Amino acid sequence: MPSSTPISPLFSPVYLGTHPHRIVVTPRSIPESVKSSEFCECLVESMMNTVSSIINYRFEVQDAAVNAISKGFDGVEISACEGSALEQVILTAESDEHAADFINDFLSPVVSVVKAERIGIRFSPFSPTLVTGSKNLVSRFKAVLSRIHTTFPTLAFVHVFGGKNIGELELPSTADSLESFRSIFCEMSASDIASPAPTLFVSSNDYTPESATATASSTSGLIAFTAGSVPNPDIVAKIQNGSKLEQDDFTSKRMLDIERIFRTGKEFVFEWTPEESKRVNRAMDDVDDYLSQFDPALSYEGTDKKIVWRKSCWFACHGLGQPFLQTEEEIARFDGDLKDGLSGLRALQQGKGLRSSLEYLKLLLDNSLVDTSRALGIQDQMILQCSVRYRIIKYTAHRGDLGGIGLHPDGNLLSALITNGPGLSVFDMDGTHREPGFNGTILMGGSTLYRWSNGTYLPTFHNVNTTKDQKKISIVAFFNLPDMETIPRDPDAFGSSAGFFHDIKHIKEDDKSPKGELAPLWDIIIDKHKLVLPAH
Ligand SMILES: O=C(O)CCC(=O)C(=O)O
Ligand SMILES: [Fe+2]
Repeated sequence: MPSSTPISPLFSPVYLGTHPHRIVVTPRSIPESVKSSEFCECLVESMMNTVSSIINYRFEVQDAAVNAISKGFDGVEISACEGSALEQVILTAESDEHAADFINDFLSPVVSVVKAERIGIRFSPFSPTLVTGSKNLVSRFKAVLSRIHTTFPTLAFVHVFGGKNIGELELPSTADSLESFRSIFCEMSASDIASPAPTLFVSSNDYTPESATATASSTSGLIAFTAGSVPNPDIVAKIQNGSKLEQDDFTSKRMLDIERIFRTGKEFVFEWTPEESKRVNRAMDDVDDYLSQFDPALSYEGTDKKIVWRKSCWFACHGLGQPFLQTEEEIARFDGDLKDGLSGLRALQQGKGLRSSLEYLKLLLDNSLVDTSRALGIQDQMILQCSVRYRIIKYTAHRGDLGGIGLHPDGNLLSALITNGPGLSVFDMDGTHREPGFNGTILMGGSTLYRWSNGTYLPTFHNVNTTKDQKKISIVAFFNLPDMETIPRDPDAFGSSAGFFHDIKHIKEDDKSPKGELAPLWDIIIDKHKLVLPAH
C-alpha cells in the first residue's frame, strides 16, 4: 500500500480504512517497520464515535496524530466530511459562530501536540449526505474555514471536496460556490503564486484536464483528483498525456456482475456494511413510526390480484442526488396521487430525525441506482435526467388473511428496494424463486429496461406474501426515464445508435396485455407456475 516515493511535496495520501470517520494518515515515506494495521485499529476505534462522545473523540484524534507522527508519518489529515462526527457537529451547531468555535476547540489540542504544518483538514460542503434544510451551508462552512484561517494560519492545508458523489459518479459543484471558500485562503492574484498563503487551499471538483488547468492557472490553490486517484497513482501523468484512467478492481468487477445478472432477470444486491445496516434499521423504524398513524388502503396488484392492506406515501426528486421535492406545488406537478405525496411532504417537515432517516435511505437507493445504470450502459447525462419516486410502505395483513402483492415486474426502468422483513420473493425465468433477504439494497430491472435494451436485460419478476403477523416496511425507489423523450442507446452494446422513444402510458398498457411485448416472458411464467393472467 504505502508508497516510498514522494509523489508531491505535500502528503501522498494513503487511505487506511474507508469509513467516513477515519483519520487519514498520509505518509510521504513510511518506515518499513510501520504496520498499517496499527493505524487501522486506531481508526476503527475512532470511527465508532458519535457526536455525544465528541470530547473523547477529540483526544483520540490527538493520540492518533501523535502516534502517526512518532511512527514516521509526515502528517495527519483530519476528515470533517462525508457524514463524519465533525461534520455532524458543524451542521447541528446553533449558529455559524458556534460551529467555528467548535472547530477551534477541536483543532487546538491536536495543534498543541503536532505542529500545525503537519496537519490538514478536509471538508465536503456539497456532499449529498448533508441533511438539507433551511441552513445556509455555504455561510456555515465559510465561517468554519475563516476561523481556521485566522486561528491556525500555518495549518498545512484545507481540502474542500467541491463535488458530490452519487455512487461511482462524481458531480462537480458550480465554480462559484467553491470559489467563496477558495477566496478565504487564496487572496492573491495568479502572479503571486511564488508566495502562496501559508495554509494551502486544495480543491477537488471532478476536474477534467481542462477544468483543472483553468483552475490551476487562475488561483494559487492546489488541484486534487479524488475518485480516480486510487486505481491511478500516476493520474497526473495520465491526464497530461491523455491516457484513459483505470477503474478500481472492485468497481469493474461489480459492474460486470450487474450486467451479467440483469441479462438473466435476476436481482442484484448491494450489501451493506455493519454500520450501514445499523443506520438502515434505525431509519426503517422511524419510517414505521410515521406510517403507523395512517389508515391502511387496500391494494390489488400483480397477475393474481392478491390483496394487502398498505399504509403508504411517496416522495420524489427531479434527479438522483437532488433533494426531495419541498413544496406542495412541486408535488402537485409530479405524476402521482396528491394525497400520498402531501403525506410524504409532511414527513419531511415533521422533524429532523425522520427527515435525516429518509435522506439516508435515499442516499443508499440513489447510489445503487447510479452504479446499476452505469453498469447497464445508460449514459451519465441520461442517468441524471431520470426521475425518481420513493414510496414508503407498511404492510398489514388483510383481516388476518394471507395476502400480498401478486407476481409482477415493475413497469419503470429500475427499482431499488430496501425492506426490513420477510415476504419479497424474486422469480427466475425457469420458475425458481428465492427471498433476497434484507441485508442490502435490492436492485431489479423493470419492463422499461427490457424495452430500452431491446430485450437484452430481462425484467425482474417478484411478489410479496404477507402473513397474519407480518411486520414489513419497505422503501422502493422507482427510477424512470424522462417521459415522451427519445432516449439514446449505447451504440456499442446495441449495435445501433437509434433512440428509444419512451412513452410510459403506452408501456404500461402493453405490459398488461397478454399480446404485448412482454407476453413471451409472461408465457414462461404461466407455464411454470400455472399463473392465471387477469382477463382483458
Ligand atoms: O415491499 C416489497 O418488498 C416490494 C414492493 C413492490 O414490489 C412494489 O411496490 O412494486
Ligand atoms: Fe414491485
